[in-house]
Amino acid sequence: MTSTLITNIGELTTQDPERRVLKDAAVVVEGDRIAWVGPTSQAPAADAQTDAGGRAVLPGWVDSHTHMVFAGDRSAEFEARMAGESYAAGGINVTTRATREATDEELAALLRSRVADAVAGGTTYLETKTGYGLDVAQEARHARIAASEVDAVTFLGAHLVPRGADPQEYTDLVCGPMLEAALPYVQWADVFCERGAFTEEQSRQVLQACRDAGLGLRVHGNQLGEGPGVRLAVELGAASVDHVNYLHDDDVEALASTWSGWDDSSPEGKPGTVATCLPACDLSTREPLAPGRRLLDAGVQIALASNCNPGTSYTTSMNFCVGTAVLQMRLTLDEAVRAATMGGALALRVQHEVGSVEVGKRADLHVLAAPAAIHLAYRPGMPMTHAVWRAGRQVI
Ligand SMILES: N=CN[C@@H](CCC(=O)O)C(=O)O
Ligand SMILES: [Zn+2]
Repeated sequence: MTSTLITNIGELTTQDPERRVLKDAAVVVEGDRIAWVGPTSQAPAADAQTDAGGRAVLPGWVDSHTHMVFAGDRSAEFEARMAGESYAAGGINVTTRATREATDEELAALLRSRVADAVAGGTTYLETKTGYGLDVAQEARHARIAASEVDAVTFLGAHLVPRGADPQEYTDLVCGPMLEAALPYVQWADVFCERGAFTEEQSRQVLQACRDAGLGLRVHGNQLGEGPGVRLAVELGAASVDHVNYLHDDDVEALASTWSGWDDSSPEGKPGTVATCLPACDLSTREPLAPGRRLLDAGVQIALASNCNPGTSYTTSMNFCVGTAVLQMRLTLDEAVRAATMGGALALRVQHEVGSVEVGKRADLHVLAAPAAIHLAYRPGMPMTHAVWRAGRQVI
């Protein structure tokens, strides 16, 4: 197995609880794994060597929430929103129509180019969802296409009741034939539990059926108003509840209670329900930014994700999400970077595989075009990704 020594790292954010940030550091990559981490002065020899030039290095971003299997354009809807319209779930129908018309090859090419954009911005582990198919054949097709391009796939047949369908009949379809058809391609299930989408009862029915089929659970909840999403996610032991813009104190307490036995400094044991904040979406929908500060202060583990989709967040830029979290959500740089790496890994239950630069983990590295990670917020919008290593290979 070939090894490469990366030396002269000005600032290395490891996320290893023992030594979170190292100055003048080095990393050895062997095959697809991290083999050694420490000071440059003590670095071992390797087959090859590369100089990071004093730049900052982070774990690759873990983007735990995207909807990237889609065709079509909703820029007019966005423009109307910027002129004062509010976001409504019904826009999903527009994308569903366009996506159903795209061939397998077209959809796969669109997805591949979005994944390539994400990787070019430092993302090395990616989740994506179905949810623009909304019938049995289309949901299975989107799941199959997604499975060949991303690391984790979520079944979101319960994204919207398609126009003209009876809500209960559609929910039964999601829990039966649609789930069965998508199952070979997915690890996760999700439901849009919100006014205009699925009620608490329908959401519970979907999540229970998916759990019985062996899928891990996540929930879109509390995006457009307070509601049952967070409660349901906690009740059913979901790995994450995403959006979380409108939270009652009881919701924050319920989320915190899922983390009460979990020790951040020795992150073993079963993680609780991660609250995933989606700042690019909040800006695009003009919703209040998710209360990341309040959640962290209460002891909740949070993730930051792009929520790349054509309706509410047409970006894969995790650099932008992290910068915004620092500038607007009052997270420290360290907290924001952690949420976009370990936070995402916890939300996808891959915290032992990715999300930090530690010996034995997948060698996913993001070399910034800056000497320190704070430049992500200090110089917002500037091109900050210098190089990316994914599973031990330099891909950018
Ligand atoms: N909120 C639900 N689903 C997506 C938006 C889908 C759309 O409008 O196309 C989201 O996460 O924001
Ligand atoms: Zn979403």
